[in-house]
Amino acid sequence: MNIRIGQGFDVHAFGDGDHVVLGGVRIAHDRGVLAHSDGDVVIHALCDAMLGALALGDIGQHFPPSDPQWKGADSRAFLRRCNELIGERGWRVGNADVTVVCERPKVGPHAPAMRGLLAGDLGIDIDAVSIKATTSEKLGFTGRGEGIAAQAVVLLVGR
Ligand SMILES: Nc1ccn([C@@H]2O[C@H](COP(=O)(O)O)[C@@H](O)[C@H]2O)c(=O)n1
Ligand SMILES: C[C@@]1(CO)OP(=O)(O)OP(=O)(O)OC[C@H]1O
Repeated sequence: MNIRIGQGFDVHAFGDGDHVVLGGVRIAHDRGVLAHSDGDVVIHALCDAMLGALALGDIGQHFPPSDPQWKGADSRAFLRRCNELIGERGWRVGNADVTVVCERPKVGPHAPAMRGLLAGDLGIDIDAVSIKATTSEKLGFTGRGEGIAAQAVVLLVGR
């Protein structure tokens, strides 16, 4: 069996707003995120992991922040396109594992919905998509509540 591994990491600063989007799920919050798109760090990290597994560059190269068509974009469109890119090359996601780092909002209650949306966009079973979360124990930029981070690992399987 042919396999490839990829990892991704993304950060967005918190700014004014009343919600964040994580894994395609809109979560009410007392802050928003500063971003060109919807600022979904879960999907951005996942896309970078998928692209990285095949050495296809990174999300900013495929969906440049200088391109007005991505302003306010729903990041699920990036995920579906990345899935097409790997599919065209004969690969599919075997499984994905994402960790979100922030003090707030609480991610755990939303993880099942995120897993369902992401699995649907990737065309894989929900059991192949993991969403975890941790605080950084009030340390660093995430600990001070200045921003939110996510890291992702994916295994790609050759068709
Ligand atoms: N934004 C977050 C952060 C954490 N969780 C959940 O809480 C557990 C404990 O977090 P620690 O950083 O204190 O280890 C963690 O394992 C997550 O289940 C969360 O849902 N959202
Ligand atoms: C997603 C893109 C889209 O233009 O912009 P941002 O929403 O700012 O997010 P980032 O994680 O910086 O990734 C770069 C871009 O591809």
